[in-house]
Amino acid sequence: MSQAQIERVELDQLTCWRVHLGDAELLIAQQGAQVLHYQRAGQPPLIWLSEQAGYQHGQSVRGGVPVCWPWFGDLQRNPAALQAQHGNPATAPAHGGVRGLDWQLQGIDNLGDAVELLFSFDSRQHALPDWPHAAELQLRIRLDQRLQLQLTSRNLGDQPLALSQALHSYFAVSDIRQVSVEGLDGCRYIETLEDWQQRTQQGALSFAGETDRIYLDVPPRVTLHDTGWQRRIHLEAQDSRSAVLWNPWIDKAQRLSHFADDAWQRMLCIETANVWDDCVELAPGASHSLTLSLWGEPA
Ligand SMILES: O=P(O)(O)OC[C@H]1O[C@H](O)[C@H](O)[C@@H](O)[C@@H]1O
Repeated sequence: MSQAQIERVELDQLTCWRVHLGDAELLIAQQGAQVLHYQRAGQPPLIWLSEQAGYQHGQSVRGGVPVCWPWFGDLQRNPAALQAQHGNPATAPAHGGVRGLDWQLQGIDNLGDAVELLFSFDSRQHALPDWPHAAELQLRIRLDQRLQLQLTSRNLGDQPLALSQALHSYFAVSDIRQVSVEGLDGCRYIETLEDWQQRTQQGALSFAGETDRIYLDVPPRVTLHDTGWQRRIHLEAQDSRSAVLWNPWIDKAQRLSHFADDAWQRMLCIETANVWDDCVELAPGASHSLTLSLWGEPA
């Protein structure tokens, strides 16, 4: 395989990196270290990017793989230890804020049959409002036959640090009504749309309405089976035992920013996470890495 080709491109206000390696194309925004696009020749995209996406400073791009950190979702739904670290949980932005901030590009390693990009965010250099803690976050993005994302948090303070987080992947699907998610059978889940009740998944998960669930005790491999495109996308995770499954369906789609009214049909979020009773607690000096590897195959 020839070496990767890497070019810097500007999309409206955002600096991005476009990578070609073999039959793969990857696009990453430096803001938020957000993967925006991932596709292999001859296949539909694996990752969905909204056709109405905006590329503006301070705003997460709709689609791709936003990084949610140092908390996931509404801080007030997070464990007390996370809320206690924040000066004003009621005003805390959803998903923690680093998705809309500029990260540093630490380096690009062109390894021949693989390419790696390393991005970092340091809260000592870029303080998060009402979150007075010293921590470093890195996202290592490796492209080879698969796409691998490794999110590493390091506690640089002198007190324990509690975190929740997710790689909020938006997958591209032929039609949400023609897909199912395998690997969740028997898992506990929190049904956030029914008073956050705890339930148990029976069989594969398919979709017939708005879905917003936190799955727990998730096994290392989960598979998105798309009968419309005759494709399986495998997600293999390390050091994550929770996942958020989300599709807004018809009504919520109309309230979302940068999201076409009918786009719910073409996407599904499977968010590889550390949330709920799977949050991370870091002793001073300690670090934690969540790793997600994904690839498609004909099905
Ligand atoms: O609109 P955003 O802040 O990007 O959040 C998008 C979605 O993220 C997660 O999947 C949550 O579980 C959803 O409740 C939320 O609507």
